[in-house]
Amino acid sequence: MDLRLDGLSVELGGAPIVRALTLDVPDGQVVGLVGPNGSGKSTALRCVYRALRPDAGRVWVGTEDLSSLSLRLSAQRVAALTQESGSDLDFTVEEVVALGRAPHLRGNQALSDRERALCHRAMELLDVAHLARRGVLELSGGERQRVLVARALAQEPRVLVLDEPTNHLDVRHQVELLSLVRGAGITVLVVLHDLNLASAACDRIGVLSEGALVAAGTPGEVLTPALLREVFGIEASVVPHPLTGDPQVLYRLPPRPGPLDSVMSRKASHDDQRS
Ligand SMILES: Nc1ncnc2c1ncn2[C@@H]1O[C@H](COP(=O)(O)OP(=O)(O)OP(=O)(O)O)[C@@H](O)[C@H]1O
Repeated sequence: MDLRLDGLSVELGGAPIVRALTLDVPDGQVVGLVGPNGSGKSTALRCVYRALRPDAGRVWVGTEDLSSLSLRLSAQRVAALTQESGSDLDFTVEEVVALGRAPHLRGNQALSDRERALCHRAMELLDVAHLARRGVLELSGGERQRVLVARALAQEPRVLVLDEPTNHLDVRHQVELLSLVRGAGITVLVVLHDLNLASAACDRIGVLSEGALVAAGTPGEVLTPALLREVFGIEASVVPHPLTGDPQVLYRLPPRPGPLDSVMSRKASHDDQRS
């Protein structure tokens, strides 16, 4: 097992946010973490990239307990793309990608030729090489997101942790990013909201609800209408993708509620009745 979340529990503001979460990511596999807003996905990931110390439990990378490693060694093992990553970096694209090498360098050591080539390759893979000299703050949200993934790949981590990496990306770049991640041979734990992308990209999926793991397995085992109803509170059909067989979720909206003003007046009279 390459990455193991081993009984992680986190309390924040006196409330349990992650409850005894155990989840394995086998070597070279992509495991998705899905769940409703506020179910604790980002909090669990923060424990993996050591932005947060769990109240109980451990994170293992191979046979190493991450908390026993220096932050520098941890950063050689685990690269993360987070919701907060790089939002305030006043650097050029190539400088940001080169920062991925920081955990491997000492002091002001310059990049070797191999490292420079590696950074360039990462920029090419993420389709940002043409932006190398641009400042990251002047990029679009999606371009910046791709730069940050290039930085994470340049880090040559054993484990890659991604928190909603497809945020801001157009569909082409969503598909490209996930196929790249899947083909990179790295062990990946990824939070995704798009269940169909999760189904296509992940070997296994874990489902969090109110901080607890309520299901884990292959996409076919996990993505069922019953689970979607129970965990997400939605009615949906699940059908096999016509070409790949991956389960795909077809959402059904409830019947049209009517014009907005009638919805608002119905809500007002409902509120009146309750008060
Ligand atoms: N510092 C904090 N203090 C108190 N509560 C917090 C803190 N940080 C997060 N929370 C709460 O923990 C819960 C889980 O948050 P988290 O960001 O892990 O959820 P998530 O599943 O990633 O949600 P989303 O899908 O909306 O990104 C939320 O209810 C959030 O309000």
